[in-house]
Amino acid sequence: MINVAVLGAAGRMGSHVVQAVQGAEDLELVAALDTDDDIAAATRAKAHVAIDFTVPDATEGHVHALIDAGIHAVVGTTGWTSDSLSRVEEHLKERPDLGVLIAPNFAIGAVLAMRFAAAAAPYFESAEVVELHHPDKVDAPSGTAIHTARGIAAARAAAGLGASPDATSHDPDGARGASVDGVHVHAVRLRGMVAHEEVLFGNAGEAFTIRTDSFDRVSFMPGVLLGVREVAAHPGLTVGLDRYMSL
Ligand SMILES: NC(=O)C1=CN([C@@H]2O[C@H](COP(=O)(O)OP(=O)(O)OC[C@H]3O[C@@H](n4cnc5c(N)ncnc54)[C@H](OP(=O)(O)O)[C@@H]3O)[C@@H](O)[C@H]2O)C=CC1
Ligand SMILES: O=C(O)C1=N[C@H](C(=O)O)C[C@H](O)C1
Repeated sequence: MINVAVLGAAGRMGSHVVQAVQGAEDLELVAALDTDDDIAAATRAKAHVAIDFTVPDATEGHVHALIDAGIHAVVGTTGWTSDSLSRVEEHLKERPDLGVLIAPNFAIGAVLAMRFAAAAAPYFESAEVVELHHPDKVDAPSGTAIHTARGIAAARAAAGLGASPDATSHDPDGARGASVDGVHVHAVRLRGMVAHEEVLFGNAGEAFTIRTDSFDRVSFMPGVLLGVREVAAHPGLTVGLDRYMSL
């Protein structure tokens, strides 16, 4: 039996995660914590693994506290930078027995979309990312879109491709979106949406589109449970659920 604590348990994702853990025969929910709770409650409850779906400002602090407490971490919260990831990697050297999984997206379609986008990237002159989310989301662009764009940029660089062609010289209102490692990313916030992404590729005379849609937060739950079951077998820092899958 794996003892599980959920951080952000009252949130949109956290409340689904609580139900998913309660419904899994091999997992025991030992703590459901939210804003005003002390993370030390996870230690007192003898949690083996903690799942974090909180806010970008709090998640790194949670991971460091969990490492200090000897608890494996499965993190879905966004806002991670290369600096914050490096700090976690460094901290984990003190606890080589612990695993931390930080996954920008736990939905199988999104995990595949990120991998397929990186695979397609060397073969197209142009690439852009459009993400669409519910209007209550606090961060933009989405963590998934940032990870997707970075994967595309790395694959393009490895293939010796330069920037996508773009003659724009007048864009006073930022209509071309954010640039993530040189890849343009556009964020839509629309009532009715949950979590969606399109990756657009273009060559002369053709286009290739990868699209993933999470219509319901239940779509993230199999990936979260996979992370909880596997994290102890993957010591160190892992970024992306694909690293736990045979892809
Ligand atoms: N990786 C993935 O597959 C997915 C990732 N996400 C990401 O997960 C995160 C949460 O999303 P979502 O559930 O929609 O957001 P919500 O705002 O619905 O949930 C966040 C919860 O965390 C609580 N919280 C805030 N600060 C703390 C803290 N310091 N300690 C404990 N709890 C805290 C909030 O409480 P309060 O409201 O009182 O502040 C709230 O209950 C976001 O970063 C989002 O991008 C979302 C979906 C899928
Ligand atoms: O806030 C959300 O809802 C989501 N956040 C994650 C992200 O920023 O990529 C994952 C998914 O897109 C849903």
